[in-house]
Amino acid sequence: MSEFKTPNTYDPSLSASVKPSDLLSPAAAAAALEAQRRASLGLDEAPAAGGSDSDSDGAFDPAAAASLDAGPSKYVAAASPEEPAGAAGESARLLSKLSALTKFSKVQAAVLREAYAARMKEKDALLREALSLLAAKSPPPGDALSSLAARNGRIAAWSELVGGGTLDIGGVASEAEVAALRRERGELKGTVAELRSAMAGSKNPDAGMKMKVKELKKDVKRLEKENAKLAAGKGTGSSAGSSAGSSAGSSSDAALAEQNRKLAEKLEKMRRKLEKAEAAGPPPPAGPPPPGPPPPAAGGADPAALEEAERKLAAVQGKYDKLKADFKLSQSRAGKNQEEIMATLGREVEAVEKEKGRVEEEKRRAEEERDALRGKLEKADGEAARARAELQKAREETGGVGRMVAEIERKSKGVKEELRVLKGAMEKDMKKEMGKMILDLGRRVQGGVAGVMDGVADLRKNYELEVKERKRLFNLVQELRGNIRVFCRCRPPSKKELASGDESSEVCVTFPAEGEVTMRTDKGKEKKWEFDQVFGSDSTQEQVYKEVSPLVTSVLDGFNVCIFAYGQTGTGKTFTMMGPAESRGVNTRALYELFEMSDKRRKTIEDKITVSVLEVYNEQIKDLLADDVGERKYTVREGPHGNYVPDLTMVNVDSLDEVIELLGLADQNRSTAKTNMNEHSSRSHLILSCYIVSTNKHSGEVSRGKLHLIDLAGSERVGKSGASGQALKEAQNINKSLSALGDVIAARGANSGHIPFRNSTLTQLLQDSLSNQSKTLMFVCISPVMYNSEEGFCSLNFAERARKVELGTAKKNVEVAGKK
Ligand SMILES: Nc1ncnc2c1ncn2[C@@H]1O[C@H](COP(=O)(O)OP(=O)(O)OP(=O)(O)O)[C@@H](O)[C@H]1O
Repeated sequence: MSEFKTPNTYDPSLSASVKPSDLLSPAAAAAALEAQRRASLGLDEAPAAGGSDSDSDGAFDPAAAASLDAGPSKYVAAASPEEPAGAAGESARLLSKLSALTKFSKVQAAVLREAYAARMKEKDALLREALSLLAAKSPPPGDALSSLAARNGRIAAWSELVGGGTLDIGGVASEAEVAALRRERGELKGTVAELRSAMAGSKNPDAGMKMKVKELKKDVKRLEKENAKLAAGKGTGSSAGSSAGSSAGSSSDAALAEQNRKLAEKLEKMRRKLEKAEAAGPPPPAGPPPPGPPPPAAGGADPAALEEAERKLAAVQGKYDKLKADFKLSQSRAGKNQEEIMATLGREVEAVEKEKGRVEEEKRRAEEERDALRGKLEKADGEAARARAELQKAREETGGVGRMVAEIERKSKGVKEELRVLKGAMEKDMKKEMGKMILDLGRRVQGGVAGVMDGVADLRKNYELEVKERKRLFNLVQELRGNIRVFCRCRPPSKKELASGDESSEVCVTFPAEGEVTMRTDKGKEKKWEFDQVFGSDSTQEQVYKEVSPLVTSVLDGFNVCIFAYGQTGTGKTFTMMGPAESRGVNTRALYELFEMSDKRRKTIEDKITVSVLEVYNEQIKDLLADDVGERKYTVREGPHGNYVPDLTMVNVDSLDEVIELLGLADQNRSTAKTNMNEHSSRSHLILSCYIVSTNKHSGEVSRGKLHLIDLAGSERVGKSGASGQALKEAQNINKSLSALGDVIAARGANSGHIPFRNSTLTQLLQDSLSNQSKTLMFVCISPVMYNSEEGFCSLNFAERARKVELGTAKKNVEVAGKK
């Protein structure tokens, strides 16, 4: 007999000591694994190892699989509520889970190792049995055959499980592996069939053995079906397991558990069958061999069959080796998966740690903020408490103040009411008293005012009387002295001057007091003059004539009166003497008054009034009422009644209208020329003379009065007027006559023995008026503006000198009819 050698991996010493009852069934292994896992997670107590008989039907338990399938997240979700919340709790849970999984993996590996070792032992035992049978070349007894079949069934179950991917933790099992196992199983079947055939050939099987063989056949068929099912499921389950296994360790755990469970069930089933077969005892003693083919050669089985069995054994050994290698690979992949799970979990732990750190930092900040807020809150509480206290205090005070205010208001109301009553009473009394007082005061005031008014009236009356008296006395003195009276009149600024805005058109004349006038020049020279009358720019023709009137009316008493206007061109001489038609001057008013007075005394005195109008132009006399004006030459002669102009036209007039008519005629005949100073300026002296012979009808007294109204030519400076040629000659003659007038006045003022009347026609004509038998009034006319101030100064100085001339007391020219 050749020595039968097992493959290298086979160790008979190992499997010799192993009994089938020592084997840890897959169900027991799975149960133990689950129990350890649950215990490590603290879920519940581990179930009893090996499970119950009810599990032996091989049905799949979804609840058991789901409990493992849930994966790590389920463990987290199932964490105890006492576990710390938040990131710390999460971290703790993950660490706990990791630890549990680590433990579970170790347990799982240990269980698998045990199961694997048990399976190897069983396989060794089976092989030893098969070898001994083959070596004996005798048909095994019926129970041995049953045991062999049972063991073969267990191997087949293991093969199915392995081929179905039970150990395919990392998704390594494939269709090829399944096919290989299937082949192995088929081969084993072949071996069994051969053995059965050998046994049938050498012995006559009894009916019990036949039945067991039949049952084994049934088992084999059923297992084949299951195997086919698993093989079919493997195709899909493998790929699904591959993706699931690579993505998550939880699905691998569940599959492993499920496969373990199934394996355990099948192992258990096979074990029971084997035990049953063993308990049935050895087959009955063999009878006479049945007729049939000759039995094998004496001393053992057919060598060919032995050879065949050895070949099959080698094949099985090969399958065994491959299965072992696959198992190692599965273990390795399971370890790799475990590493991946660990790495993933490590990363998760790291991330969770980071998150934990961040959350802790946030928590720290939050706590700081919370502390700060708490501090603020406490502070605010303190402030609120203080505020409440203050408020309370304020309320109390306010209450006190409020009461005080209310009291004050109440008292105030009372006082107000009292005041109102008092005020009403007072007002009533005051009204009464005031009424009385006002009445009394009114009466007193009225009396006072009346008294004052009376006083004022008296004063004014007295003043006026005083003024009149003073004037009368002054006039009396003047008359006695025979002084030339001087009235000053200032014209208003012309429209042109007003519009100029020029400094030269500035008004330079003032009237500080009655009879006073001041003037200043553009060189800063200023002087005040005093005259008998001063008429300002706003004076009227009436006001002026009113002062002249007494002088005029004296003519009717037989006095010689001479009124002449002197002044620069354009200062208002003609305006004052003649005046425009709407505002008659002295001439017209004087004649009007003379006619009026004459008319009034007509019953007693018969007045004969004649007028003449002449002009002195270039020292020549022109009779302005003559028919041949300018053709005749007139001279001044001395007559019994003073100087006169022979052949001068004398016109008797009875009314003012006749006089006005004559003046119109004279005006037409008057020589005029335009100058730069005044385009209407008269270039000659105009003399309107009025002769009045008054005869008293009762007494026969005859008086001869003579009135000369003279509008002198302008006294402008030649250079300033810009005159030349004829105008220059006019100016020179005008100046000559005025100079002569000045000389006469100066001589009279100086009481000179010689009065130069003959120096000019003008002075010759005025000799009567400038002698002691005449009353003489001089109007000095001035311009108000600065431009004419130099001429104004000259005129005013000239008038000032004239005013000092004492002509002596005027005498009436009176004679009684028939007497001289
Ligand atoms: N008191 C016054 N009120 C209003 N206008 C006046 C007055 N005096 C003079 N005028 C006006 O001034 C202008 C010059 O006056 P007026 O002709 O009388 O001057 P004059 O001295 O006579 O001049 P001349 O020497 O050239 O004859 C006139 O237009 C006149 O109407």
